[in-house]
Amino acid sequence: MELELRGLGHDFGPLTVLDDVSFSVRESEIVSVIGPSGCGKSTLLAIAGGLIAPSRGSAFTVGVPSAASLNPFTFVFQDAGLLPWRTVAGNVALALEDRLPSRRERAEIIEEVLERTGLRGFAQAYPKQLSGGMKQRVGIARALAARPAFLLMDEPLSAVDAQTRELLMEEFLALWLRDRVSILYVTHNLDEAVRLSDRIVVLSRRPGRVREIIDVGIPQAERGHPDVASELSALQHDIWNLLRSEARNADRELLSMERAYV
Ligand SMILES: Nc1ncnc2c1ncn2[C@@H]1O[C@H](COP(=O)(O)OP(=O)(O)OP(=O)(O)O)[C@@H](O)[C@H]1O
Repeated sequence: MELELRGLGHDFGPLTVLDDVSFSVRESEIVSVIGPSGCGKSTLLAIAGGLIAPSRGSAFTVGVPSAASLNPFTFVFQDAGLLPWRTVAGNVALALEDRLPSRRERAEIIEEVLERTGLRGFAQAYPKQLSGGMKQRVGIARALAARPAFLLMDEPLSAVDAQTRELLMEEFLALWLRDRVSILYVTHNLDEAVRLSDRIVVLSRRPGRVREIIDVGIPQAERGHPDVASELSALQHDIWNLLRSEARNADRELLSMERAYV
């Protein structure tokens, strides 16, 4: 299944946040969206997942999700949003309860995703007993349980510390290399963008317009290899050069808006 975004524009009242954004996410591709604060990245994701209707243009899919998919568009947010009164297994079950009546099938899927996300020994733990990284693993396990055709991820690693982020990136790539689910991935973090993505969509400051679409061109399986590290950091540097002035102006704009409210 592919996702096509054509000429997307969006206004919140008088505020135009996106303007003429077009790109696609092809089958089994990871596409990151990066851009200055407030340029409309989360709004774009919400439009892609059908949560918000765009003011202009369209977002549509080409092809049909696999019959096994219980929720073709599944979101993963910065905060895993776990229910504190449910165990890890109970939280993953949430993705299945309305969609899969068979208790036995649900138990099988839960066991499988917990195994794949390194959470097997934690099925009966409660969220308060878990670290931030483990909670985010549960969020990812819950998303995968629904066998999505598309994962829509909004800064999923931004709330964890640097070491955990590194580990989660490696684990996440290993999971993706097995499943190859299509992913639209919003991030502020250039390292995540170059390590994970097939392509990176760089947006301008608000209203977000496509400044450039960058093809990373190195297979994900090789991204952790020391030989490609310098190539990836050069790419990161190029993207930062594209973003620097936009980010500075966006920050000034946010600051002046904040002052106007004080
Ligand atoms: N429901 C809403 N109503 C009014 N304005 C909104 C709404 N949602 C977002 N905005 C505004 O639209 C702009 C874009 O927001 P959005 O969250 O999409 O940007 P972003 O690029 O994801 O931001 P950040 O990088 O800071 O997370 C911001 O100025 C925000 O304040």
